[in-house]
Amino acid sequence: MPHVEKGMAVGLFGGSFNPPHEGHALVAETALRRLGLDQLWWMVTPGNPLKDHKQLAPLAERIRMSEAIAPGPRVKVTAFEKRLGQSYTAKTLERVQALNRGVNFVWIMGADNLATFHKWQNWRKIACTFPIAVIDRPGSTLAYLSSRMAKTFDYARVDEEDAMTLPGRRAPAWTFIHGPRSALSSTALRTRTDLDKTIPQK
Ligand SMILES: Nc1ncnc2c1ncn2[C@@H]1O[C@H](COP(=O)(O)OP(=O)(O)OP(=O)(O)O)[C@@H](O)[C@H]1O
Ligand SMILES: O=C(O)c1ccc[n+]([C@@H]2O[C@H](COP(=O)([O-])O)[C@@H](O)[C@H]2O)c1
Repeated sequence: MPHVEKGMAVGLFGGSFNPPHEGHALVAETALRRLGLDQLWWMVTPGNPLKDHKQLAPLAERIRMSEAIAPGPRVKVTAFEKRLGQSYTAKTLERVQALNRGVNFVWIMGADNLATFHKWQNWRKIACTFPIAVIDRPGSTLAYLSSRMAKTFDYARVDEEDAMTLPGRRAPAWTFIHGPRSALSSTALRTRTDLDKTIPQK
């Protein structure tokens, strides 16, 4: 795990990053700025437990590409979940909390993940471990109205104007952050690469 000091505000941005893209960089920049973070851990997962891994590029390649795209020195690309030997977020957050007492962590995810969050292992526990910042994403802007997570933890929703206070809050606490958006997705990039391979080269 990257080095942190007590009292720091640190964002945890987990992802497949298969491949990473400018939409991810925009999420990282938005979170750093709007939450007033000292650091953001760009956590490359060994494999999302809910996703098919057939198309998943090797971890080393996803790390290398993430390092090339991660915006600025406050962003730390890491794959420590691999060393923990698992990829369930609830367990990862438990370890992060146990090893870094006094650090103010925030879990960061795109709005598409808010819609399916209730399918994650121990999702209620995740929401009660660290505050959560949900970053808007085209196609998922209204997820905060209908998702099970948003309904269950409606009482813990923090006004977006107070996003800066999120790292210092006790979980459960979450906010939905609007801002500049990117329509990029790894799926679209993979599809484009596959298409390129089928077009005969001159
Ligand atoms: N364009 C985007 N805008 C906002 N959040 C995003 C965007 N792209 C990815 N994210 C968020 O970044 C995190 C990592 O996403 P991931 O690596 O799965 O990329 P993806 O583009 O969603 O991939 P895929 O298309 O393969 O599902 C997730 O929390 C996801 O919600
Ligand atoms: O713990 C789970 O059950 C779980 C289910 C789905 C996704 N996650 C995590 O959520 C993060 C975002 O995943 P992804 O594939 O949308 O980039 C990544 O860190 C995954 O390991 C975790």
